Amino acid sequence: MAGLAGRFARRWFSGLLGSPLQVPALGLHVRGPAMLASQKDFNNAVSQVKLLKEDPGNEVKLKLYALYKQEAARQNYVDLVSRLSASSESPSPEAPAADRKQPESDSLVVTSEDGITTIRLNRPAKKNALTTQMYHDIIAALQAASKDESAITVLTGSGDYYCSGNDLTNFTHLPAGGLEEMARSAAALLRDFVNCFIDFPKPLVAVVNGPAVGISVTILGLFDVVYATDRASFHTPFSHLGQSPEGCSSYTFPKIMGSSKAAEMLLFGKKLTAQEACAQGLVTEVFPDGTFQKEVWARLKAYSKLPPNAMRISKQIIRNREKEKLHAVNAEESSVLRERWQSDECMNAIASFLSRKAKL
Ligand SMILES: CCCCC/C=C/CC(=O)SCCNC(=O)CCNC(=O)[C@H](O)C(C)(C)COP(=O)(O)OP(=O)(O)OC[C@H]1O[C@@H](n2cnc3c(N)ncnc32)[C@H](O)[C@@H]1OP(=O)(O)O
Repeated sequence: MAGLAGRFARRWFSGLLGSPLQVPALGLHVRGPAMLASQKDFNNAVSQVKLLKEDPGNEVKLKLYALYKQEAARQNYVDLVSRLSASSESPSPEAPAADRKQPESDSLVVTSEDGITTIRLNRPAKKNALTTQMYHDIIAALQAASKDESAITVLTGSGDYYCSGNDLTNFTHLPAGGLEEMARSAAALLRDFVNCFIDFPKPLVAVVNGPAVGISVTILGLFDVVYATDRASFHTPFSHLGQSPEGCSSYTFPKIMGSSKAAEMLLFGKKLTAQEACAQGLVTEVFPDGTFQKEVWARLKAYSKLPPNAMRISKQIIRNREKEKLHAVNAEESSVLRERWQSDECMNAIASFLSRKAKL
């Protein structure tokens, strides 16, 4: 058993931290408890960690990753400052770097126009992966949209992706209560997040502008209409990640596409093209990428002029009898995931992605 644990620890750490060549050449001091440690000390620690015979446990591994990321963040900071210095030899005093408009300052942008409230995921450099803050912000945006003047609410993404699902680095932000506490609070947040979609009272439309992964796919079963570009794909790689379905997909997907097609997606992670997703009823209509935005928004603007109360009431009639069931499914999925997030299967998959060795 100890041998197995040792092999596991070595594989995990070499996956996480890579060979010494992959460790960022920081030329900086390590932060936190090792404030005075040099780059050499850091490299030594990296080597030592790979020689550990015992698996130190998932919680310690996540802490190590988080500390490692802080070093990477410092390097990014240094790189950015040196790029800024190179591009502007003497920055003007009126425009200090911190005050300049950042192209990606907001991860979520909410606008209301022409009777449509649009919630736009706006982290294109990270394929619109959902940070913990974004879950909270989406909940707040949906709550506000349910009460505003608009007739229709739209969720879409900036850039080439719709959304790459949960930001896998969320798992590295361990609270004082450790992994167990992290899993507990993530499950509670997930439940609140999905509940907002279940209860949303107005027509809810997904404008899927590119590939969609994970939770951004599963919640589509809770939307009223899903329009997709022909560049979109739909991927739920839960088994690959040691996880299990959420967003009520364990109930909505079999209902929408039949149990065996749902199983291919949710158990085996089969990725669907936009056309396949449309044929299976997950997507309402597919548009050529070149005319996607123009066609979809023209259509939505026309729909938004329909009597809003009639649309609300029709949605209620269609959805209300399912609500109780959906809430129960959401509660069960969240509680199963709470356990999954503490499993070795899940930790290994996340470590693998974070060490840049695994992508979908
Ligand atoms: C409250 C908690 C609720 C939790 C609910 C649970 C939900 C479950 C899920 O959503 S499971 C799905 C999780 N998502 C993934 O596994 C996707 C992981 N990402 C990838 O496999 C790839 O990034 C890709 C296929 C989406 C895109 O590949 P591509 O080669 O085109 O681009 P890059 O990999 O270079 O990505 C650009 C940068 O974006 C970062 N990134 C992308 N997705 C994520 C993500 N999900 N989490 C964290 N980071 C992500 C990627 O690391 C690159 O960053 P870098 O430029 O700093 O290297």
